[in-house]
Amino acid sequence: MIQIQDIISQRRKDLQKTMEIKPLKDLKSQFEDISDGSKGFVSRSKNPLKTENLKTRNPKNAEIFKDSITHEENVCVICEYKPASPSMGDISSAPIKDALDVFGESGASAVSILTEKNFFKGSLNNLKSASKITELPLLRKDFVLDEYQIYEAKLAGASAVLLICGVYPDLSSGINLCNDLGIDALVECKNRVDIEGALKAGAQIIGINNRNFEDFTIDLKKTQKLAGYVPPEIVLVSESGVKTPDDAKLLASYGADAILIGTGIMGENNKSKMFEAANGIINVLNGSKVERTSN
Ligand SMILES: O=C(O)c1ccccc1NCC(=O)[C@H](O)[C@H](O)COP(=O)(O)O
Repeated sequence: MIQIQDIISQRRKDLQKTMEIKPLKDLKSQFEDISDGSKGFVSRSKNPLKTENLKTRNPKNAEIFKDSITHEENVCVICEYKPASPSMGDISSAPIKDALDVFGESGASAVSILTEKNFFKGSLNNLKSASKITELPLLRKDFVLDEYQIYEAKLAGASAVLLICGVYPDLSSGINLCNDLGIDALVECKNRVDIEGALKAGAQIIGINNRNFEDFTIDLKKTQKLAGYVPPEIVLVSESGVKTPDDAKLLASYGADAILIGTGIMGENNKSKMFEAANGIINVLNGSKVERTSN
């Protein structure tokens, strides 16, 4: 079985190669070159940055992902473009345009784009393409190990980036950088200690992954166990393992604000079945929001 540490080591090697070809200082100056002050860009930083891409995509970048997955009555859905995974192997050969059509038409609130190439068959190019095709806010989903990947995400058109507790080396500085760049951080936690650390580091969006990274098994009750540690003003995203509308309803009943779904939609073998799967889940979540009870 593939081990999570092997995935992360491989990711580190790939990142080192990328950084040798284009060092961090080049990415930073790419930002500076295209930044002309604050016109058309709202950042939480004193030194706002923007890209042409983002300027046309959305003038107000700060918290657009967070806002898009927060609704008073409905639990929102983040659909993931997921060609393959370590636990399933190949999942889908659907072109990104087809998947984005389905996600948009079925009422997704945001889209997650996997950018890891060896185990998920993802790419940064998919993220760049998606940012030109859809208006939905985009999450860069990857094993983010360095600030380099946060800059990359922003330049590629992402509105949010995944930071995994215990994988990103310094959560606090990662979240601060996200704030400076006007990008949201979805901070993924596996237990109570992770959640407490993430909150201390300033996380505004907490993800609970129902997939165990040791053996890749799914336990939707993980969201139930941990939801009460996420304060009501923080956005809670329950990730992984949703296959049916009933699974989604269960996660909603535990107090999730949003649900992230990959295989349950991408595993369908044509566009209309993908639509049925996505739409069925999204419809059942209308009016399903419940108040989270604190532990
Ligand atoms: O999906 C995997 O097999 C996997 C294995 C090891 C680490 C991460 C993994 N997936 C990343 C994700 O978090 C999921 O792609 C995402 O939550 C969607 O999950 P699903 O709906 O179960 O496809």
